[in-house]
Order: sequence, then structure tokens, then C-alpha cells
Amino acid sequence: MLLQQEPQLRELRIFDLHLGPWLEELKTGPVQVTAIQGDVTQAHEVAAAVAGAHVVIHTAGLVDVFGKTSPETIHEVNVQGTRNVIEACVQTGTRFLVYTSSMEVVGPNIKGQPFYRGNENTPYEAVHRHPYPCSKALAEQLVLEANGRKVLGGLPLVTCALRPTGIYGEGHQIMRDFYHQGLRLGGRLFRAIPASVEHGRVYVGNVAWMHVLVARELEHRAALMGGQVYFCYDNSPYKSYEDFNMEFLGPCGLRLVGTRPLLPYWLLLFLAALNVLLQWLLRPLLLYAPLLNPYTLAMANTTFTVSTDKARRHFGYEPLFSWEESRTRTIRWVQAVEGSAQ
Ligand SMILES: NC(=O)c1ccc[n+]([C@@H]2O[C@H](COP(=O)([O-])OP(=O)(O)OC[C@H]3O[C@@H](n4cnc5c(N)ncnc54)[C@H](O)[C@@H]3O)[C@@H](O)[C@H]2O)c1
Ligand SMILES: C[C@@H](CO)CCC[C@@H](C)[C@H]1CC[C@H]2[C@@H]3[C@H](O)C=C4C[C@@H](O)CC[C@]4(C)[C@H]3CC[C@]12C
Repeated sequence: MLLQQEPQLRELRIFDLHLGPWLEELKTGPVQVTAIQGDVTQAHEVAAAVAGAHVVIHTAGLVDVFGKTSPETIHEVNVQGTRNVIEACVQTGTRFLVYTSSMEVVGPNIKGQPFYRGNENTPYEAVHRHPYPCSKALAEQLVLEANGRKVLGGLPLVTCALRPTGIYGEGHQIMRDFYHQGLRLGGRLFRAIPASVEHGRVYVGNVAWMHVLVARELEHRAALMGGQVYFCYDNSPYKSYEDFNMEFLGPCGLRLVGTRPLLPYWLLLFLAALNVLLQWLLRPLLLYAPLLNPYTLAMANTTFTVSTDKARRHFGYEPLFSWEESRTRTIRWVQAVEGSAQ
């Protein structure tokens, strides 16, 4: 997105634990693309990568709500990693920092209270227990508190945080998992969540586009945007998690069975708890990390949608991809997954 949309771009540095072969394709244009294999938990590696950069977009993170990684590791990557990025900016004189936060910094909370088409100012009791949202909330706080700190050279750091809702689009691993599960079940998925529960979703291309706009505008609108949070949204329809996925999986041949959940909630909760027990029992032998656990069930079962225009008012954000385009691109990607699976 930066290479396509940012005419001022002179160099793009990509710092990641895992560098994929797709990065090579980015190196064929006029802009210098530097891929750096590194770990955000290692302060010296981060500082070396950041030195001389005008803007840092910090999106690296450990996304795990399935119990694959320990809470300590999630904290280390998401919180200490973010601290390292902030310190690297301060020490090397980089003034603009954009952080990829998450809607989960707000909710759904542990009480399962609905957040219905809320905005950045909607009151909501943000209480977390799960390591992932806890880590994102702490990291976001660090980023916002760092706004105004003096960087090398004496000028103030300008930071802001973007909070995407559930991201979908090309490369969406959970969508791929649902697709394969549906294929295994003879082209069917079974409704588990009431269709009335709305879940916020945003297309990956629009998430990237919003980051590029913020990176571009942060310098000129520092007083307005510095220390601010923005929900990351687009025109994707408000639907339940499962109905939304069917927008893509339906055209790829899957069917969602049931107009109402086929299992009662108490049974799903029981199965989710059983999965936690199995995960714990099997841990010495293998990693058992199914999609269903009490936390993911609560997330899928709690309305959380945003309706805001703060990003449009503050930096002129309009989604780059319409809903139709986002849908078509995602369907094409699922179809390609299907092709590669055969
Ligand atoms: N997926 C979503 O629905 C969603 C929603 C809101 C916010 N987010 C946030 O967006 C960001 C990207 O998430 P994603 O879903 O694309 O996840 P992802 O796992 O696809 O991407 C995370 C990237 O961070 C890198 N990374 C992980 N640990 C690292 C480390 N120690 N050092 C350097 N790089 C490391 C990974 O290699 C990966 O490339 C995360 O910060 C996440 O919290 C994701
Ligand atoms: C009970 C199952 C029946 O089909 C459905 C389980 C679905 C869950 C696996 C997903 C429901 C909501 C998702 C999360 C949400 O979209 C927002 C997120 C925030 C982001 O920062 C990281 C990803 C995620 C936690 C996302 C993960 C998968 C769900 C819990």
C-alpha cells in the first residue's frame, strides 16, 4: 500500500521475525525496499532498524486468542516490543509513530456487554482478563503516553493508535480454517451464534490504507492527531461473525446450516470449557488449540460494532476499497486457496 499510494516514499524498511518470499516482488520498483529480519523484543535490533526513518508504523504483534503461546510471550512481544519501538524512536530521532492497536482494547469486555455501533467516545466498561487484549491495551497506553516525548534532536514525538475491528481479506488464516472445516463437513458449516449478534469487520486493504494516510498526515496535523485513537472501519456490512464469513464462503460452495444456533449456548460453553481442559491435559504431548474456547465464544457471541467518522474528520479517510471490491477480492483469494488445496 505504501509503495502504491505514497508518492513521497523514498525507502521502505520492513522489519519482521519472518520474511516471506513475497517481499522480493516489492524490490523491483524505483523505491528502495529493505527487508530486515529481526525481533521486536530485542531493543538493539529495533533501534538499528528504526535509525534514520521518518515514520514508523508498528504493526508487529502476537495475535493469539487460542492458547498457542504463553501469556508471558504475548506480553513480551506486544508490550515490551512496543516499548522497544518507542525507545528506538526517542533514541534515534524518529518523530512519527503509528501503532496498530485493536478494537479489543475497548471490548468486548468480560461481562459480554454489547457495544452497538459505538464510536471513540462511546462509554464502555473496558475490562480484560485474556492476555491478548490485556497486552494490546497496555501497548496502546504506552504509545499514547509517549506522544510529546522529546526525541533525539529535541523535537516532540507524535504518536497515534489505530484500532481495527476484525480484519478480513487475503491471507486471513481463520477464514481459511473455516473453509477447510466446511469442506471436511461436506460443504456445510453449522450455525453456532445467533444471527442478531453484530460483529465489526474491516477489509485488510482499508486497514493498510488508513495506516498510510495517518503516516502521511501525522506531520501536518500533529496538534490534532497526536495522542489520538481511531477505530479502523470501512463500509463492510454489520452482520454476525458467521453470516459475514458466508459472504465469501457461500460463493465458494459452502452453506451455513440453521437459521438459529443448532446447539444451545450452555452446551457450547461446556464444549469450550472442555477444550480448555483438553488443551491443558494434552500440552505435554501436543499443541491442541481449537477455534472454540470460552474467550472466542464470548467474542463471537457479543455484539461489537463501530460507527464513526473520526478518521474522516481528522485526516480525510475514505475507504479505498468499496464493500463490493473487498468482497470480490476476498472471494477470489478463498477460491485460490481452494485451488491450491486440491
Ligand atoms: N487480525 C485481526 O483481526 C486484527 C484486528 C485488530 C488488530 N490487529 C493487530 O494487527 C497487527 C497485525 O495482525 P495480523 O492479524 O496481521 O497478524 P499476523 O500474525 O498476520 O501479523 C503479525 C506480524 O508480526 C510479526 N511478528 C510477530 N512477532 C514478532 C516479533 N517478535 N518480532 C518481529 N515481528 C514479529 C509476524 O511475523 C507477523 O508478520 C497486530 O498488531 C494485531 O494485534 C489484528
Ligand atoms: C464459536 C465459533 C462458531 O463458529 C466461532 C468462533 C469465532 C472466533 C474464532 C472469532 C470470533 C471473533 C474473532 C476475533 C475478532 O474478529 C477480533 C479480533 C481482534 C484482533 O485484534 C485479533 C483477532 C480477533 C481476536 C478475532 C479472533 C477470532 C475470533 C475470536
